[in-house]
Order: sequence, then structure tokens, then C-alpha cells
Amino acid sequence: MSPLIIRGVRPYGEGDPVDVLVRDGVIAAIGEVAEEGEEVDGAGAVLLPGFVDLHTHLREPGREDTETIASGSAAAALGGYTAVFAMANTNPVADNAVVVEHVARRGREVGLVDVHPVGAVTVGLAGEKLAELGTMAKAGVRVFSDDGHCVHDPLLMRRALEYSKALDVVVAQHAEEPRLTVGAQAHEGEQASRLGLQGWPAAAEEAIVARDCLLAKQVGARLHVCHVSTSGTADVLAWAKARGTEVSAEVTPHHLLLTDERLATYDPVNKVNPPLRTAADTEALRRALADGVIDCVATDHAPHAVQDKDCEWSAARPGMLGLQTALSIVVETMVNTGLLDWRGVARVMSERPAAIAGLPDQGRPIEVGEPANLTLVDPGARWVVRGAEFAGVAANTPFEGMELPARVVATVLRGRVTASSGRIPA
Ligand SMILES: NC(=O)N[C@@H](CC(=O)O)C(=O)O
Ligand SMILES: [Zn+2]
Ligand SMILES: [Zn+2]
Repeated sequence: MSPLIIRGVRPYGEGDPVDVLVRDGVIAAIGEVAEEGEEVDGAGAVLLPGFVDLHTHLREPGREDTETIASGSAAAALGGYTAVFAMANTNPVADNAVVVEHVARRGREVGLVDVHPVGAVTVGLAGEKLAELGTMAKAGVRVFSDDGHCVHDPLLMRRALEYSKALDVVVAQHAEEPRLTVGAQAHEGEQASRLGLQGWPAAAEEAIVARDCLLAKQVGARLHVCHVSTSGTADVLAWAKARGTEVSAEVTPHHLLLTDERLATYDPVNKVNPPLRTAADTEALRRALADGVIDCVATDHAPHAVQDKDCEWSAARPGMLGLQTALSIVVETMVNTGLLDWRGVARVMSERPAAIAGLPDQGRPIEVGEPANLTLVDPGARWVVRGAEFAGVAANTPFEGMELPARVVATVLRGRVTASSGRIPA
């Protein structure tokens, strides 16, 4: 592999532009580089460690009509990601070594982003019997989740945490007490009442997060909370962390920006689980992310077919695209509001998620000798979201038509350019 020279970038948005020399996938020099090789024109871009998404739905196997590992990997690279965790709610479910090994192999073949399969906690995501966590862990699985469903049986959750501790992996919980969300269609509050939509109460999330924090503390295991959506959950997390619970949490870009005010049009593009909440919640989530109560941003990228979104509200599937808009939404809600600087963006988009999943070669400092997993961001760019222009078949972005700040100009995976100027290099 010939060396790669990234010209004129500002690591973490600090100082004067420098060149970065990458040799054999590793950062070999930072400063003025005379060497020749493949060149990337940084044009003063902010240089960050490659983003890591702990929560992506790639839909393969089973729903390749909505996303494949190839199309999802392209979306990830274009969004600045160098590693993604592919959720287990595929068909067949990733609840055994055969399926997780298939997902990992396809990810390697595509080669645009490190695809880490998430293993299911329970067989078939049915919440009745633990899946073979040990065999999947041996196959390389580091994160287990029944995402889409909550592991609601407290005894089963306790057992999963006990196994995860022994295996040194992490359980990621979709926190939703199912008895409280039967038939739920929208955040339980004024807006849902006005629109005649059945409510999804904040307590259905908060009760499970509180319970799981208690269980994790008791067992001495690590717990990760998926897509935190309420201010009450942030309070529970702050309390649990203060008493020494090993709990981490993620928030999605859409829960940082959007509220249930958007539901007035009944457009199912705004339907997601957990539901869009109130402005007070988005405010609290932003503050919790800035303070480290919420550790990181995860997209919950959830592609859906047109027929599953272009229908009446109650029949539509929940979920939104996220990979190609995440950075811009984080800049809009966290950087442009003064809540995070670029070091903070590196922390919530790369360093913390890599640490939570235990990835040794991602989320690393931009220093000589470190793996060249990098993202270049143009902080001054503005662009208009067009779902039809995204990689992949699905176009269910709630940000359609919005003008957003900042753009990923290039992504580098172990010294190889995986995205450049909005394109996947041939
Ligand atoms: N977030 C969603 O609304 N949907 C996800 C499942 C999930 O993350 O719970 C999906 O798989 O479509
Ligand atoms: Zn979920
Ligand atoms: Zn999800």
C-alpha cells in the first residue's frame, strides 16, 4: 500500500493546519510532510478519530430490500464512521454463531467500515430463553442486545448480566416496559392526546433503566442503555453513576433535535421507538451528553421500505435513517450551541463508544503510531438533506429538506480512503 498524505487538516479543530502521513494503516508523521503518495486535500478540515456507531440496523439477512451490509457500510463511510455495530433483529435473528459470523464476514468483504455483529440476548428475541452468549462471544461478539424488544423479565436480565460479566462483554438494553406500552404510538403527553394517539409513557423507559442499573450494580456487571429519550432517564443515570454503577448510555441524533411537535402532520417518517419526546427532554438530553451522564451518540439507523412508512400512522414501522446525518445533527445541537467543542465531538462520536465496546483500534488519539481511522469534517459547510441521494434504498429521513451545518469530507479506515467528497472511491 502506498503512503497516504492528508494535507492541511486541523486535528480536533485546534491549531494551524498540518499534514498527516499514513503508512501501512498507521499514522507515521504529523507536521510538514515532504513524502509523496496518495493525497487527500484537507483544505483546513477538522480531523477527528473515525466515528463508532454502537447502534445500527443493517437489515441483512432478511430485509435486503431496505438495506444490505454493503449499502449500510457505504452510508456509514459517507457519514464518517469507521466502525458500526449491526443490531441482531435481522431475519434470521443473530442469536447464534452462524449468523453473527456471516454478518462479520460480509462486513469484511465489503471493507468500507468495521462491521461488528451484535448478538441477541434471548433466542429469537423472544425474551424467554437466553441465547448462547458464550459461543457468540467466542465468535467475537462484544455487545449483546435484543434491541427492538426489551429484555423485560428481570430474572432473565439478571442472568444475562451475570454471563456478560463472566464473558467480559456488554448487554445493551432497549428499555421499554412492555406492559406500559401496549398499543403505544407516540410520547404520552399533550400532543398525543390532541392527536388521538395512544401514549408511550416516559416511565416505561425510566422504570427499566432504574431496574437494570440496580441489577447491574448488584451483579457487578456493565450495562449499556440504548437510545435514551427522556429527562427522567438522564436523572436515573446520573444517580446510578454517582453510586458507582458501571452503566453507559447513548442518545440518538433525532432525540437531541426533534420533538413530538412534529407529529401534527401524522407523517410516519417521525414515528420511532422510543418516540420523539418534548422540548424539555431534548434540552435535558443535550445537557446530559455534554456532562457525560450520557456517554455517546448512536444513530439507531433504521431503514424501512416505502410501503412500511408511506401508510397510516398506526400501521407504519418505527425507525429513522441516521448514519449520513448524525455528525451534522450533533454539530447543530451540541457544537453550535456551545455545549461541546471538537474534542467533545471526538469523545461522544468515537472515543466513548469504542471504549464501551472494547475496540482496541478505534477511538484512538490522533498521534504518531496510532491506527489511521480518521474522519475529516468541513465545519463551515451547509447542505440540504435529500433522502433520495443517500446510499442505500431506504429514504426515511426525518431531516428531509432541512439545511444542516458541517459535512464529512473524507473517511479513512486503516489508511484507506473509504469516502471522499460524498462518494465511495472506486
Ligand atoms: N428504533 C426503531 O424505531 N426501530 C428499530 C428497533 C429499535 O431500535 O428499537 C428498528 O429495527 O427498526
Ligand atoms: Zn431499540
Ligand atoms: Zn435500534
